[in-house]
Formats: sequence, C-alpha cells, structure tokens
Amino acid sequence: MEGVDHLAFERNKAQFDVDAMKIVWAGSSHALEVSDRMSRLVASDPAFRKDNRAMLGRKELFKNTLRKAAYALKRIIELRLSEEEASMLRSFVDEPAFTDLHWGMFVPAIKGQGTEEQLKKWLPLAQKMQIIGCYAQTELGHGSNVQGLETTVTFDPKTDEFVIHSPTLTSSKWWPGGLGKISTHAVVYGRLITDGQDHGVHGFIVQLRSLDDHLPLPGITVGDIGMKFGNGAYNTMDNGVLRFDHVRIPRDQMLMRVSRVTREGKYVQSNVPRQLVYGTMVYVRQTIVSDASTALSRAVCIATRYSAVRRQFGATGGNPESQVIDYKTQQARLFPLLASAYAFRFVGEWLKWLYTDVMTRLQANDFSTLPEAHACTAGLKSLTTSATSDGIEECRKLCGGHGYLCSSGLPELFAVYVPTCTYEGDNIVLLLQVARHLMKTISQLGSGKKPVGTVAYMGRVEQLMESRSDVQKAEDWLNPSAVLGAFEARAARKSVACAKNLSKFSNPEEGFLELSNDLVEAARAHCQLIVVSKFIDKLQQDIPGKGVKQLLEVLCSIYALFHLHKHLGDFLSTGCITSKQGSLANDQLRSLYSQVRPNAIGLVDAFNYTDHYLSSILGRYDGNVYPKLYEEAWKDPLNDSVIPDGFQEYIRPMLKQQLRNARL
Ligand SMILES: CCC/C=C/C(=O)SCCNC(=O)CCNC(=O)[C@H](O)C(C)(C)COP(=O)([O-])OP(=O)([O-])OC[C@H]1O[C@@H](n2cnc3c(N)ncnc32)[C@H](O)[C@@H]1OP(=O)([O-])[O-]
Ligand SMILES: Cc1cc2nc3c(=O)[nH]c(=O)nc-3n(C[C@H](O)[C@H](O)[C@H](O)COP(=O)(O)OP(=O)(O)OC[C@H]3O[C@@H](n4cnc5c(N)ncnc54)[C@H](O)[C@@H]3O)c2cc1C
Repeated sequence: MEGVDHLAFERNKAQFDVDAMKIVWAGSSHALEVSDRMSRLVASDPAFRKDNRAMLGRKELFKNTLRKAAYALKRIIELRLSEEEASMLRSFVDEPAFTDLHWGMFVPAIKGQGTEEQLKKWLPLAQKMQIIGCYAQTELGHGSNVQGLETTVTFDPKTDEFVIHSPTLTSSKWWPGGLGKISTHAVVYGRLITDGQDHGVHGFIVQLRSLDDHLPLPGITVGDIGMKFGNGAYNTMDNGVLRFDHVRIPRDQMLMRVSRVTREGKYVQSNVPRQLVYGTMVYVRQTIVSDASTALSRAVCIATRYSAVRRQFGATGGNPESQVIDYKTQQARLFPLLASAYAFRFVGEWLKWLYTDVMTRLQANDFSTLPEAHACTAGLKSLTTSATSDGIEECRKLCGGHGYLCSSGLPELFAVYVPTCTYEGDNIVLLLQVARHLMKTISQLGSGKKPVGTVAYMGRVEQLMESRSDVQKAEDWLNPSAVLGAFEARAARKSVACAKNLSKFSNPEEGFLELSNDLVEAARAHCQLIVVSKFIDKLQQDIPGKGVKQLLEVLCSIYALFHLHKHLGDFLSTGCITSKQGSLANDQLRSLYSQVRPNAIGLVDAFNYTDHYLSSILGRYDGNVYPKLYEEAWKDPLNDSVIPDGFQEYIRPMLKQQLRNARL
C-alpha cells in the first residue's frame, strides 16, 4: 500500500519528543537544519541515484563515481554552499571517492605540516580542486610500521632538489585512495636523507600526473591495485600503487613545519615534536569515531524498523503473529547496538572537542596534551570501528534471510565499513599504543606526576585497587557512580596487573611483546571506561525535550551494563564486583530493554535519515517492506529475460542428455 505508514502505530508509542532528540543527535539545531537540508537535496536529485551500484562492473562503477563527484562540486558552486554544507552534501552522496582523500587527508596534511608559505601556495589550488591530492604513506611492505617505510627522498645540494626513489618492490606505495587513477598530486612519506644521513620519515608534496593530459610525469609508475571486498562497496575508490624512479622535486615541497632542510642541505628541527608528522592520522582517527556512530546507527535503523515490521510465530485467537522486535533475544542483541550508536555519537563529540583543544594549544607551542590526543584517538578509533563492524553484521543477522539481500542495504554497508578496522591504523596496533600510554602513566605515578585527562583516575589507583562495589539491588546499577566505580576499578586493576607482570622482565620491550594480549585487554577496558564516562558527562548537560534526557539515561545504562555483562569475567576476576552484583546488572538490563521497546522506532527516527541515504528496503521509513522487496526482485538483470543467457548453450544439452539416458 503506497503512501501508508505501516510503522505509524509504532511511532505513536514513543514516550519522548523525537524532534528534540533529533537535535541532540545532530549536535545542535543548526547542525540538524543543515544536515536535513543537504540530505534532502541529495535524495531528491536523480543524479545521485545509488540503488544500482551492486550491479555495475568496475569501470562503469568508477566512471559513475567520477560523474557524481564532478556533479556534486558543480552543485556546491552553483548553490554557493558553505564548507560545512559542502562537506555534509558529500557525505550524503554516500560513495567512497577520491574526494574523501583530497579533503580528508591531502588538505589536512598540508594544513597540519606545512609552513605559512606552503599553505599560501598549495591550499588555494587544492581548495578550488585545481589540483587533486591523496595521502601516499603505506607501502607494499609496510603499513603499520611507519618508521619501516623504504621510499627514499635524498637531497641534492647541487640542484636544490630532492630525489625520490623506490629502491625495492616492497617500497612501492600501495593502498592510497584516489592515487590509482585520479590524483594529480600526493603527500608522499619517505625517508629523508641529507649528506648520507637518514633522518627518518617525512612528508613531501609531489606532483604525479600532468595537469594538461593527466599522464604520469617522467619516472612515475602509477595504477590501481585491483578489486576489493564486496560488489560496488569500496570499489568506487581507486586505491593505487606508485613507484618513483629518481623523480626530482624542488626543496620547498618538503612539508617543513616540523623540520626543514636548508639550501646548504642542513637538517634543522623546529621546537615542534617529531610526532606531528603523524598529525594527519590523529585528525582522521578523530573523524572516524563520529563516522562509526553514523554507520552503526544506519544499520540499527534498518534492523529496528524491519524488526517491527517482521512477524514470526505466536498468532493466537485471530491476533497477528508476534513482531520479532518483541522477542527478548532480539531486544538483547539490538538495543545494546542502539545504545552504542548514541554512545559513540557523544564520545565522538567529546573527541572533536579534545582535538580542537589540542590544536589550539599546539598553535601556542603547548604540546603537553599530544600524548592524550594520540591515545584517545587511537583507542577510540579502534574500539568504535571494531564494535561497528561487528554491529553491522549483527544487524544483518537480526534481519534474517532478507538481510542478506543487497536491497537490505546491509551487505554493502558492511563491505564499505570493515576496512576501517584496518586503515588509519590496524585496531590491535592502535590498542597497543594505548597500552604503552597506560604503562607509561603507571610508571610515572611514583614520581609524583599527576595523571590528567582520561587517565586521571589512575591518580586514585590505590583506592581503586581496594574499592568494592556497594550495589545491593538491581536499581542501584542505575546510579552513574556505581557504574563508573566498577569500570574505573576494572580498568585500573587490569593495567596495574600488566605493569606488575611487565616489571618481571629485565627487557621491557620483550615483556611488552610477551604480554601484548593482556595489554590489549587493559587498553580496551580503559577505552570502554572513556565511552561510559563521556556518556555520563553528556547527561550532566541541560538536555531539553519531553522524555529525551530520561531515555538517554536508559541508553547510557544499557551501554554500560551490557558491557559489564559481556565482560563479566573481567569484573569478577579483578574482584571489582561480586557474582551477585553481576546478576543484578543483568536483571536491570532486562528492565531497561522493556523501557526502550515502545521508543525504539522513535529512537531510530531521531537519526533523521532519508530513505535515499539508508538505501534499504527493510529500513524504509514507511515500513512498506514486502511489496517493495517483491518489486525490487524483478529489477534484477537476470529477470530481463525469462530464459537466461547460457541456458541453450549449457543446460539444454544437459537436460537432453539426461532425457536420453532415462530412455536407455
Ligand atoms: C578514508 C580512509 C583512508 C585511509 C587512509 C590511511 O589508512 S592512511 C595510513 C594510516 N597508517 C597508519 O595509521 C599507520 C599506523 N602506524 C602508526 O601510526 C605508527 O607507526 C605507530 C603509532 C604504530 C608506531 O609509531 P612509531 O614507530 O613512531 O613508534 P612508537 O610506538 O615507539 O612511538 C614513538 C612515540 O610517538 C608517539 N606517537 C605515535 N604515534 C603518534 C601520533 N599519531 N601522535 C602523537 N604521538 C604519537 C608514541 O606514543 C610514542 O611516544 P613516547 O612513548 O615516546 O612518548
Ligand atoms: C581500504 C583501505 C584504504 C587505505 N587507504 C590508505 C591511504 O589512503 N593512504 C595510505 O597511506 N594507506 C592507506 N591504507 C593502508 C592502511 O593504512 C594500512 O593497511 C594499515 O595501516 C594497516 O597496515 P598493514 O596493511 O601494514 O597491516 P599489517 O601491520 O601488516 O597487519 C597484519 C597483521 O599483523 C598484526 N600486527 C602488525 N603489527 C603488529 C604488532 N606490532 N603487534 C601485534 N600485531 C601486529 C595486525 O594486527 C594484523 O593482524 C588503506 C588500507 C585500506 C584497506
């Protein structure tokens, strides 16, 4: 039935102001207005159609992406969109493209690592897209180990140039998005060598292709690395391979904010820490955390709406069968993901604030919060992307068989999303960075250095080693201080146990390798604590709208108690809570799920996603799933003809043969 809202009866159940929740989700009324306008602009323009992506071959798919990118830019200029509006519009186009790397890494790398002069020269060109750039760091042989990169960049004082070279096969740049076919320029990372001395990895702006005929410049070999996971999905991106054969660039194309090479070939370091060379990764990891909440909320929106539409078993006395959303097992799998989407939204908001604060300090030459920024961005990127990848797959299962159809939107969302667990830092490698930060914090406790920021709780380590939870009844778990106390004690005890074990090794690096599994777990516990505590902090703010704050409190408790239940072994083995308190948490969870149930559709409506953005028949706003699934099936190219290609050639002779055999 066209035009009927099949989910209206669910929407009527909501006990809170959905419009007010939309503002909380978007971050402000202004952000909601812009995202609403941009998403509708994209949804209403047939040029941004994306429902056919899974059917297209690679070349057609890629050309289509180029068309959309060019058209998006045209619209941005025609409509004189602001930077904020343009970035929203690009995100609602919802198709990985070279522009992601241009705006998301090339421009930030120049901004973060370039001198004033370099910004003046390169930014206007990049901002008008008169040059298109990518971020060429990873090589065939090394991605995680950035210090292990092999590309050499040798200063030639005779000509005042750098000579870039790929000395081995494994030094070939491999993976950079936008590199394969489109970028005219790249920020290339390589080992700087002056006068025979290796100064480690630095960034350089390198032109790759002619601005006249787009052909690679002399000495440059460049191409696409081939098909990736899933149909459509990330194959709209030209991840590339790049080799240099003694390619020369002027000296002023080294990004010189952190260190520079003089005309005479002298290497000079500024007062800025070396780690700022890694600054672009910190910036992108921060954005990935907010993006995790977007990807997870999309999957949850689809699974929640479909769970309310889908009925299975339980018809009695002429009543319809039960909606699958009413099954407690469905709720216990779905609602923690819904809560996680909100939790990641708020921790993403906080991380953005932290990043902005660190940047302001850096401008004033205060580098004290850089380690905190690195640990938080690395840890939260790891935690949220792993949970989101698993969550999208869980949402597919929550939709039963139909979730496996491309028209559910979930297979493509999963295929596009999973590489986030690897790019911008493998999730395990990043947790090990957090663990290093934790171990360093503990080792400095004795020196009187007071831990600050997200490790401030370590300053109370003695108390946390002794503390006992005072929860006596299920509702006590609704008290934020009970939850925080348990999560802080668990994180502190896991870190302290690692530090104690590490101290038994005469060689700390050897100990770190040997204990790395425990260290990863300690880092994870610390990161979960950050998410829980930032959700609790968010609830301290004034949040207007009928029932909005109350529901967010419910979701916050679900996020925390779900993890307490899931990692009960941790909480029990560290003695932070008793098994009785663990089972009380589980009792409380059940009651919290019941409180979410009538509000579930309202909570996913608050994401304010258009049907175009969701691109899922199961997640349609109107819940009109079955007729649309049926219609969609007939659009498959296999159904263009009644008898498929290949039937006469292969199957007909087979059938005839069987017939002959049967007659014999
Ligand atoms: C659309 C998406 C497209 C995708 C694009 C990409 O994937 S692009 C490619 C993405 N590629 C990746 O993401 C590659 C992932 N790999 C890496 O990021 C690094 O190689 C590493 C961090 C794993 C190791 O670094 P390392 O070999 O230098 O070794 P180390 O561990 O000895 O650390 C030394 C010190 O530096 C500190 N520190 C480290 N990082 C940062 C930072 N960002 N900031 C500030 N500080 C940082 C660290 O804490 C330590 O401090 P301490 O203790 O001395 O006070
Ligand atoms: C879709 C996609 C887009 C990308 N885009 C770009 C781009 O635009 N620009 C760019 O420069 N790069 C890009 N990359 C590369 C990406 O950043 C790297 O692949 C990533 O950093 C992981 O490095 P790796 O491939 O070397 O993995 P590896 O480090 O080889 O990982 C292999 C395994 O080893 C484990 N491992 C590695 N080191 C350790 C350790 N110290 N301790 C314990 N375990 C360890 C990992 O956990 C993993 O299980 C992209 C990658 C993908 C998939």
